[in-house]
Amino acid sequence: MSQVQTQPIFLASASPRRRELLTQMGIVHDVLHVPAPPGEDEPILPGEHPASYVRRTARDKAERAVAHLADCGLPPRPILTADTTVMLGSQILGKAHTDDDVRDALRTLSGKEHEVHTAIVLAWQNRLYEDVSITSVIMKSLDSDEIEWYAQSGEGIGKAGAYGIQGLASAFVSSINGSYSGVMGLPLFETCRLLARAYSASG
Ligand SMILES: Cc1cn([C@H]2C[C@H](O)[C@@H](COP(=O)(O)OP(=O)(O)OP(=O)(O)O)O2)c(=O)[nH]c1=O
Repeated sequence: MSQVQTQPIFLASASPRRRELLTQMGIVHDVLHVPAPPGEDEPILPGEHPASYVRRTARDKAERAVAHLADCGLPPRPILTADTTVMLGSQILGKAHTDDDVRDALRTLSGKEHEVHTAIVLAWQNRLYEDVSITSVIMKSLDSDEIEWYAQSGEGIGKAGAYGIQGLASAFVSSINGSYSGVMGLPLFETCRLLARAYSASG
């Protein structure tokens, strides 16, 4: 990445996976901590299509991060945000907050193919550069012991769709078609392409 990166970027994310993935690609960055907005976490708007939801949420995060940077009086830098959403047909499976959420989500995903959408946004010089990675994931049929074992591991909490492909749930995923890093939360190919696009547009 160093061939296109001209300055450290800000990653406006609380996700440790996103930090790890950026570091893995050698993208020099600092984490920007943006206070969460009041109210429900990442609400779905009435009638909003799942594929639009993930883009809008990533864009909202970017807009809040830009405003926060300005409020802090820090000099501008490119800011990267992302949102990962698991979709089963037209149903959005949100983040799991409790062990019961994990059990419910795994029962829903068991034996089926679903999609993981990760939208990324780079805010730079009054523009938002955007992309989305879509990956199909097939999960094997899970029995109640497997669901219980996973729920009790605690790994599904805080994750879209209530599982992390990078951990114990790798034993449940029989195949993916798309981007592994996208499922984890930050599609690396698309992120590098977005940075290159933003830098070339800004000269
Ligand atoms: C499907 C899947 C999701 N996830 C995670 C990635 C994201 O962190 C999380 C989805 O929540 P997001 O709302 O995308 O991100 P976040 O709230 O964790 O972080 P922030 O908004 O501050 O950037 O689910 C995995 O780690 N592995 C997986 O296999």
